[in-house]
Amino acid sequence: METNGAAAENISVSGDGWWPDVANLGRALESLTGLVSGPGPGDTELVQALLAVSWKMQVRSLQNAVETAQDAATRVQNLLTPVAPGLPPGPSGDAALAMAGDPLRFIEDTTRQYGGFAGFKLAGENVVLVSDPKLAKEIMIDQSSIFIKSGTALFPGSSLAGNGLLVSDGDVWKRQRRLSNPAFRRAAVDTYGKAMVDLTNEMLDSEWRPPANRDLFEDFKLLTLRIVVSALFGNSGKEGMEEVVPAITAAFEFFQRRATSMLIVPEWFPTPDNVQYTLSVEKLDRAIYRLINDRRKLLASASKGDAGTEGRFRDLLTQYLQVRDDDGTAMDDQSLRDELMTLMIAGQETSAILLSWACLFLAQHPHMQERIAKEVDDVVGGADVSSAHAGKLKYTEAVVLETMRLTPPAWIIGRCACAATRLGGYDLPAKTTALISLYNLHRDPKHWPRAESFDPDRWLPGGDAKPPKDNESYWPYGAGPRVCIGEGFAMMEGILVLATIFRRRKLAVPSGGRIAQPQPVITLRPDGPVTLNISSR
Ligand code: HEM
Repeated sequence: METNGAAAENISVSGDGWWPDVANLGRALESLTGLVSGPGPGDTELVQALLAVSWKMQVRSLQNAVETAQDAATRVQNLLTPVAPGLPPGPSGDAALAMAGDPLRFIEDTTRQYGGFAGFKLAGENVVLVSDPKLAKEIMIDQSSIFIKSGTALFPGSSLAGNGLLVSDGDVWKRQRRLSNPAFRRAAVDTYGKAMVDLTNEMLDSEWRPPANRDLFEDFKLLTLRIVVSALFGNSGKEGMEEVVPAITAAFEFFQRRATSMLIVPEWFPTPDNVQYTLSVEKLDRAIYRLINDRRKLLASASKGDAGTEGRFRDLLTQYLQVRDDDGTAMDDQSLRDELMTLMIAGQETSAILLSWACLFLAQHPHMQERIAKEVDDVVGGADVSSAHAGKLKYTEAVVLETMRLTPPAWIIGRCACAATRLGGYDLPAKTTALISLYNLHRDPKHWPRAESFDPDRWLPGGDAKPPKDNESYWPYGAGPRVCIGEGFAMMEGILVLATIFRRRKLAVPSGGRIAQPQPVITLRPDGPVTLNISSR
């Protein structure tokens, strides 16, 4: 029979997320059962009972039970958890409960008290919290072969993303990255600019027809999904959009519920939610495999002499189908599927969050909206906004950069040391997790004058921020070999979408409206609707 600790551990690792509130629940239950009932009932029964209870009761009531045990559990853990040798100084005890309660506050308090390199236990794991720019760089670049993704599993839902770029490591990752890079070169990204502008204009002419009050986060989730689907599949994506968009939206919603829920039921367990999710993924898989097969046939007929067919497709799918490894092998269907799915996931939510925060900042600073509109007039004149203009829309770009400084969509980057290593003067044991807090780094007054102010001008010539490429306190897209492959795509999208919006619309916070605050789950998303009033320019 397992120990109570192992049973609780089962709960905490049975989902494939890393997020500490899940682990927190396992730990708290462990402490709770240990405190309340000593050795207690058989552990298998304990796990079954907890799972059964969790479906029937609201998760919230379970959370209440955990919170009741919180103080006692923390006290006991503080006494029992040894400080790991080799870690820099940091909060004592296990930080799981504090981290689950209010992660931003915990990391801010920890950094304030212990500086840019702090060590602690998190759900039993050794963790270092890093917001020192040099150490962040060392982890992401100089020691990138030691600090890997495996073990941190930043992304829940491997069944959706498979073994795609975002989560793979080692040779699998190396090959996929090599094969993916060409599709994200500048020239390739330029070809997606038209869809970015056209789809934004479609939104402005329909849901955003003034006067209207809209939840921008919801609208941007759909817009960025349509943009990435169009970049991946071109026109056939448009045809398949009806099938792909609702299925992936359902899968995303599932993960959203998971990321904000206290208890993760394993995906294989047939809860109504899990069944619905599985059906969505199956539907999505069918649609993606059909798009792959159809395109393969078309490309084959092109190579047999149907001149012109090949040239019609300039989307990511075609690039992936045509790319060959050094030994001449192409991507197999499973890798292709995983990569396409990964790009849909990685490219959608982060961009939707960026656009939502940018519009919220701008709604609070109307004169900045005017500056964007004027810049677009000056640069674009009467023409359509296009990728050719993106590099010249410097103020709009500064708004994007400043938004990602204050509210980085990827607010924390996780790595796990695959071997013992030396960092910042400490000998970290193998399996230490490093959490690089971009949120802290980007707001540190040591590196940023007026750190808490939204001030795009700091990025313009004469401003006090170094350009992003030379700025070691600014890593919204990460750095080193695992740097975001979609950085160019995301910058182009952010600039073109904002330029298209503010050329035609004004945004304002409705009177008495609530301003959404950052909610740190896997990404730094708004904690509620981003409702803004839309009027004509
Ligand atoms: C504002 C938008 C975006 C932000 C802030 C962002 C941020 C990031 C960050 C910080 C990483 C590195 C994670 C780590 O080191 O653990 C990353 C990786 C990645 N991003 Fe993005 N991203 C954005 C948009 C996109 C888009 C549009 C795509 C694709 C269309 C994309 C695809 C990826 C992929 C595939 C990876 C994994 C790369 C690898 O490990 O080789 N991202 N992103």
